[in-house]
Amino acid sequence: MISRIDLRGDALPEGGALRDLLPRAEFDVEAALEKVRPICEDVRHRGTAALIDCARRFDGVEIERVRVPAEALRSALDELDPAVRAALEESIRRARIVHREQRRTDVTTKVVPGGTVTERWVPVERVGLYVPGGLAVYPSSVVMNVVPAQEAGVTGIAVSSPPQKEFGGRPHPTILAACALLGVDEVYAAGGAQAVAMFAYGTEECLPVNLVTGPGNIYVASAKRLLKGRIGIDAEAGPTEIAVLADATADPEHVAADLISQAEHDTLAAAVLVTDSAELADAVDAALKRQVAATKHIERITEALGGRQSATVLVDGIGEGLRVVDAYGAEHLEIQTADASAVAARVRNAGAVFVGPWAPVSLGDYCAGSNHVLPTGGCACHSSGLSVQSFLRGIHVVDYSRDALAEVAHHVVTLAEAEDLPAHGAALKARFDWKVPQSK
Ligand SMILES: NC(=O)c1ccc[n+]([C@@H]2O[C@H](COP(=O)([O-])OP(=O)(O)OC[C@H]3O[C@@H](n4cnc5c(N)ncnc54)[C@H](O)[C@@H]3O)[C@@H](O)[C@H]2O)c1
Ligand SMILES: N[C@H](CO)Cc1c[nH]c[nH+]1
Ligand SMILES: [Zn+2]
Repeated sequence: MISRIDLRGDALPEGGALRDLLPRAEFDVEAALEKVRPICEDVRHRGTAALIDCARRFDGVEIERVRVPAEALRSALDELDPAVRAALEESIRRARIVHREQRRTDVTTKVVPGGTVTERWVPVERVGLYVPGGLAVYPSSVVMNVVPAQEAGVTGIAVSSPPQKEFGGRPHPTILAACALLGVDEVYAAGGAQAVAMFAYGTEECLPVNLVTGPGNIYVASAKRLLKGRIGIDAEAGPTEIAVLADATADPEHVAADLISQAEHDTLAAAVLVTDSAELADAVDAALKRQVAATKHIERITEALGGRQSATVLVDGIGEGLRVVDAYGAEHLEIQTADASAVAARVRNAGAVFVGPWAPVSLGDYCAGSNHVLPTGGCACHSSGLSVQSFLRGIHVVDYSRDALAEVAHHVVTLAEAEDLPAHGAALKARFDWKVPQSK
């Protein structure tokens, strides 16, 4: 069901060479670019008409308008199952506690007497939040997108999620209800790459945004990569990944359940076990066979676990295991070892780390308070999960007096001349009768 890569015996290679030995999907964000480019161009030129065609082609539904009316949001909330509402409210409450604390405060640094630099944190004006809704529906992703945006102080929040055939071409009612619960009233029925293009270029119904965040399948992640620059993005938060670093003390039933839980998302989802215990690997294989047979989405999970992106990696020890998981840079990394906290503290690359037997990824997906929108495809080596910070820009405000400028002017002129950019120096000289003030 899940293949094995045996890295025991020899010394592990460095950096990129080690990464090349590890599992990764065959159809990746780069490969999907050629598929999403024409979709995005179509939306750019034909706006709503292109979105209506995409809904027919990719979601199998006829829609007349893309914007969801306010009344549909209100009635979705009125009709929401009370148990789901209570769970969403708890998820929101915990996410708020964590994200509120992330808000940075402005910092003013006195560089010299009369010279200060302030880093002022300003929220992005208008954001487009993507909420997946293809193979599964994700009201939890409404929470994970909207809460940090609101805590950052963003005022223009728009949400988009695929139109659902069973619900008259609107996003799933639980998604609409979650939006209403959070006070979001601008919601669109568009999915995949076309939704990212709608946010980037704008249409007759939707004004363009400055930043697009949120998780999605390979087409969503690829469109974010394609349109980055025109819009800001959070990270490439594509098909889900779980890596588990485990030793012989781990419970194979827990490890198998957690691997399956994330393989459930997508046939392209990745599940990777890294262990120094061949006995644990065998026991997890047996548990996988049993548990997969009893779960609902057997076909999707079997394809994900059997794909090139998933594997069990055998290593000589937990030190080597740490090198492997760092080279892999998983979206989610569980540490199921003796002294899990100490091992977790040594991890360098992961979207989120889950420590010990009582912190499964599913907890983080819904109710830990952490964010579940996390970098995939190795992007955890350079990008972070969604946070309040994702929605803020730091603006440097430079404030110098005449004396403070005079004191440093000769250095500025020297550097400008060294760079063969004398007009830069002249901009200072102009303020001092075209002379370079002498330092005191
Ligand atoms: N990394 C994260 O933070 C994170 C979090 C949650 C979910 N996810 C991932 O989000 C994804 C959700 O995927 P999903 O499919 O259920 O929903 P989705 O909303 O991401 O994708 C559905 C859309 O994909 C488009 N699409 C489908 N097939 C296409 C094709 N052949 N060509 C072009 N476009 C096509 C359709 O427009 C459809 O509306 C999963 O991969 C899951 O693992 C990631
Ligand atoms: N594991 C997904 C990626 O972090 C998030 C999610 C939402 N619902 C269930 N799971
Ligand atoms: Zn999940």
